[in-house]
Amino acid sequence: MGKILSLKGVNWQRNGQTILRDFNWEVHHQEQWGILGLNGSGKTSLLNIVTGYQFPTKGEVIVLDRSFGKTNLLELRKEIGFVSSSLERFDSSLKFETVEEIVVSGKFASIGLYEVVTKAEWEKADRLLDRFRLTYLKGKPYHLLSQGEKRRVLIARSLMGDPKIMILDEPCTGLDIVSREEILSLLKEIVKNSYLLYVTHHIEEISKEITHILLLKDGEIFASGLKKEILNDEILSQAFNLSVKVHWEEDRPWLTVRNREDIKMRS
Ligand SMILES: Nc1ncnc2c1ncn2[C@@H]1O[C@H](COP(=O)(O)OP(=O)(O)OP(=O)(O)O)[C@@H](O)[C@H]1O
Repeated sequence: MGKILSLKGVNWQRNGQTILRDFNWEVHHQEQWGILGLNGSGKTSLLNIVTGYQFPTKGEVIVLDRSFGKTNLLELRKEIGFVSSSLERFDSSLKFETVEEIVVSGKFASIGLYEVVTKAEWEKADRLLDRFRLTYLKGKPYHLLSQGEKRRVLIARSLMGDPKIMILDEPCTGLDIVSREEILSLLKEIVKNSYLLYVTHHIEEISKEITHILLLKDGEIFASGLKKEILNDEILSQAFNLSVKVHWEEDRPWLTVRNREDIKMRS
């Protein structure tokens, strides 16, 4: 396979406002990307373009070697796993589904289970539960799980279809430190078979599996490249309009704010 992902000259406008401006970005083999940027910088809009839910006003999008406009997006989407905390809006309709039913439903891209499941599919769901240390939850109704458990189940679910690209959109939002670390520990498993796009506001979630960073600011790519070259004091301070310092510990970045006066100026 050639390109995992390629955006050339991509612009996206809505109601006369340019939301994404001149995006040029390529994802190659062996690369796992973290996507960072302040609220409103364009992260969700970018994911909507990449998954074909929005069409760029201008420019070219290629995903998994397939050019948008010339490919069947429904087929392509089967190769993209997507987990976002917003998926939890389905919670209220999932009163009775068990954990394993939720996981196996990932095969059919449905949230409930409406199709006949083969023995091989149940076995695969079991293997995923095992890989993500969720077997202890088998038989339990999904709606009774903790937020952290739900996220892990949704990630396992999205791997039922063996996606080539896995998008995690702020998967740790609202989780405590233990649940967050549990989610991060799954990345090692995910990158074995999928290319990861990991969206977050929190630098410390950029774990060692992530090799590259795309940093957005005001609807533009502010910086992109190798993680160690992008995550430094100067680039992040400029991107956030806030004086920050990056500390590396155990090959993982952490951020402190240097000048609280900057925060006062912003509020
Ligand atoms: N469908 C739309 N119509 C009009 N404006 C939109 C639309 N979608 C997004 N926007 C605007 O585009 C900008 C970027 O929004 P987007 O949701 O992509 O940012 P984000 O980086 O994901 O933000 P957050 O971190 O808060 O989720 C915002 O100003 C938003 O109001």
